[in-house]
Amino acid sequence: MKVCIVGAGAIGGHLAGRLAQGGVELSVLARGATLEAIRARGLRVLTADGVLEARPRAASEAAELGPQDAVVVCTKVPAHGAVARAIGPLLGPDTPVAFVANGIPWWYFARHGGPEEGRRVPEADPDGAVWDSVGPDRVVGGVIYSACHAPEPGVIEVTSRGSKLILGEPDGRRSDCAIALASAFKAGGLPCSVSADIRTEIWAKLLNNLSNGPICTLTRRHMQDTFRDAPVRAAALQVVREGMAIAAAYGRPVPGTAEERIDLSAGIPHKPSILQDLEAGRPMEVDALFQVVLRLARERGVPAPMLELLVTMMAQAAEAAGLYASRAG
Ligand SMILES: NC(=O)C1=CN([C@@H]2O[C@H](COP(=O)(O)OP(=O)(O)OC[C@H]3O[C@@H](n4cnc5c(N)ncnc54)[C@H](OP(=O)(O)O)[C@@H]3O)[C@@H](O)[C@H]2O)C=CC1
Ligand SMILES: CC(C)(CO)C(=O)C(=O)O
Repeated sequence: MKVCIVGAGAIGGHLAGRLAQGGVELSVLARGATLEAIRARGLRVLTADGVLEARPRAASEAAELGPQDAVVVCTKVPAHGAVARAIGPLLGPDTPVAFVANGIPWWYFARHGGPEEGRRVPEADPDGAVWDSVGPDRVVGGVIYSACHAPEPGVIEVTSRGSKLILGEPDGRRSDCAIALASAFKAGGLPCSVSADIRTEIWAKLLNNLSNGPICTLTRRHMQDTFRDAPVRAAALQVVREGMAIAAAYGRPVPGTAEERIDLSAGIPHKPSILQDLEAGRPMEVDALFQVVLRLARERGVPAPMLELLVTMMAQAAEAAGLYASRAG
């Protein structure tokens, strides 16, 4: 199976390491220092179970890599438009494109049925470039549980134990291509399932981001330290409950308790990726992960006062740093 990972940062690097371990014919579309590092030294993924080494083919231009059996996009959401415009040469007539990202994805209302079918998500795809270039027909959703960072280009450290990836077709079908891709990840030691309800999985994971992203961006500390203080934990619990009410209002009640969600974060000494972006001076995913949820809440009349306060403060921090993605361009 020929698979190309697009964006070999924290998550893309980890997933590339898994696919290489599982024996796929792997290539990566990368750029800058990451591309140079992979070409020179390959990828190194440091996990609790050992080090994964990979020597994928690496290129900055999709035309150098050619059509693939599957493409897995692992950039931050604000980069999806540029990626969508660049990956045409990777796509054969039936190549699926998995988008592994946090947040409400650009395709959320596609292949969905009902009166909202085909609604766009402007926070994730402001100019419609992803919808127009990739299109919802070949998309596979991806939800990743794995706390990662890249201490240097080409090197990825995984700080969580028990990473897992959930794939899912927007229409809930267990397609051959999603199953084949899941098998490739499993062969590399990453638990990976194909969900018949990827939207509930998206909301479930988003509850973690909603509660740890804004708060850790404000504390500037990793999740384990941040959630040690009872008032912080109480605020985070309220955010999860508000997020659960919003998900339920969109027909996707998330099972489990708010406490379980916070415990998932509180056990990991990891700085959420949005805080990593603030510290590294990279555009922050404020709109695609957070503002979109507030808009959806307003549309259904679901109160979310704690989420609104925390997201507003985080947006101010992003703006003050010149890293508010949609306004930074
Ligand atoms: N990090 C984590 O622990 C987790 C992150 N996520 C989510 O996963 C997604 C990816 O996050 P993460 O891996 O942290 O992000 P990173 O910033 O670590 O990696 C993104 C990579 O994509 C590259 N990239 C951006 N644009 C392009 C392009 N046009 N062509 C080629 N490469 C490109 C970046 O290169 P450059 O460095 O040059 O910008 C970078 O190497 C996000 O949606 C995030 O919210 C989900 C779970 C956990
Ligand atoms: C913190 C974590 C691992 C889970 O919410 C995450 O998704 C991120 O860093 O973006």
